Amino acid sequence: MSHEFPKVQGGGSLIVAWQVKDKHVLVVGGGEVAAGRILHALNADSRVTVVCPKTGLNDEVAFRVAQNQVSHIDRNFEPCDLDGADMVLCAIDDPEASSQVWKLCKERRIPANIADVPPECDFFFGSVHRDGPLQIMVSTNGNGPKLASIIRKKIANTLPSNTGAAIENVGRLRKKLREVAPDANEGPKRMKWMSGVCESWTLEELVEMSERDMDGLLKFYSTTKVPNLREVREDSH
Ligand SMILES: C[C@@]1(CC(=O)O)c2cc3[nH]c(cc4nc(cc5[nH]c(cc(n2)[C@H]1CCC(=O)O)[C@@](C)(CC(=O)O)[C@@H]5CCC(=O)O)C(CC(=O)O)=C4CCC(=O)O)c(CCC(=O)O)c3CC(=O)O
Ligand SMILES: NC(=O)C1=CN([C@@H]2O[C@H](COP(=O)(O)OP(=O)(O)OC[C@H]3O[C@@H](n4cnc5c(N)ncnc54)[C@H](O)[C@@H]3O)[C@@H](O)[C@H]2O)C=CC1
Repeated sequence: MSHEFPKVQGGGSLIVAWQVKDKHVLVVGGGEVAAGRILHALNADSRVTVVCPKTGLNDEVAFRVAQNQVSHIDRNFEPCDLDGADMVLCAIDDPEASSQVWKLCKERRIPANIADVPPECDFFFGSVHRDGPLQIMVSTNGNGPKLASIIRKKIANTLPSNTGAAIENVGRLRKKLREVAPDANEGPKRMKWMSGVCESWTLEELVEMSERDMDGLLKFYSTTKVPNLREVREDSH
């Protein structure tokens, strides 16, 4: 029997979608690498503070400071900057200061990423494709960051341009389904029907699906039938 189970392949990372909404992310440094970290952190709805002398800010970081998208501390890093931080992203060109940031983070058990120093990272960044609610991250686990970027672009090019919109509609449909069938005991039935819709509808149909189509489609749920878009529209005429 055991040979049917997936084989363990050690040496990977635990790839998860870490929820940092409203958490405090401290970014140390304000150069090009910091600018990338800041965008990732803002895209995840976290509260970002950048500590870096004003003269060191690149155009993008200076723009986000001016727009109040991030808070700014205009000086070099001080240990007190870690107070209240839930995560630290360090991207500075000073290896000694970097190591100090890492040590302090470990004393305080704050998850941290020190750019350029893989052994001083609780997690690595990856190359990310974003389309609405869809995020695809490619990691080469430290072996080839540039290659990660090339592979990410290859993957993104295979996807239809409206994938994000299809996913948004599926999210709406799932929410409506739980309103129509809120019973906790119906979990398996709900999930089976929802999987059926995702399997039988094309991405294009999911993009086209209006609120009215969703309501029409949901009428079939009690019968467990999964109609196609044409049947839904004919039924509601
Ligand atoms: C371990 C890791 C830790 C971390 O930073 O989290 C790390 C470490 C290092 N990167 C270095 C170099 C470069 N990094 C990039 C670019 C990216 N680096 C990213 C992630 C990671 N970089 C993590 C592993 C990710 C993985 O393996 O999959 C990406 C994916 C995400 C992001 O940073 O947001 C982003 C691409 C985003 C995109 O384009 O989509 C480029 C290319 C460029 O700048 O265009 C180069 C030069 C070319 C090259 O080396 O490939 C060096 C210096 C090596 C040296 O001195 O020679 C180290 C240190 C070391 O390797 O020891
Ligand atoms: N993805 C990755 O892992 C990559 C990492 N790197 C590395 O990341 C680091 C940063 O790269 P860049 O952004 O290009 O450098 P940069 O030189 O553009 O920026 C460095 C920033 O750090 C600030 N700084 C320096 N000491 C500081 C301190 N003690 N406290 C606060 N701010 C401080 C400077 O004012 C400046 O804003 C470098 O070590 C670089 O080698 C570079 C490319 C890719």
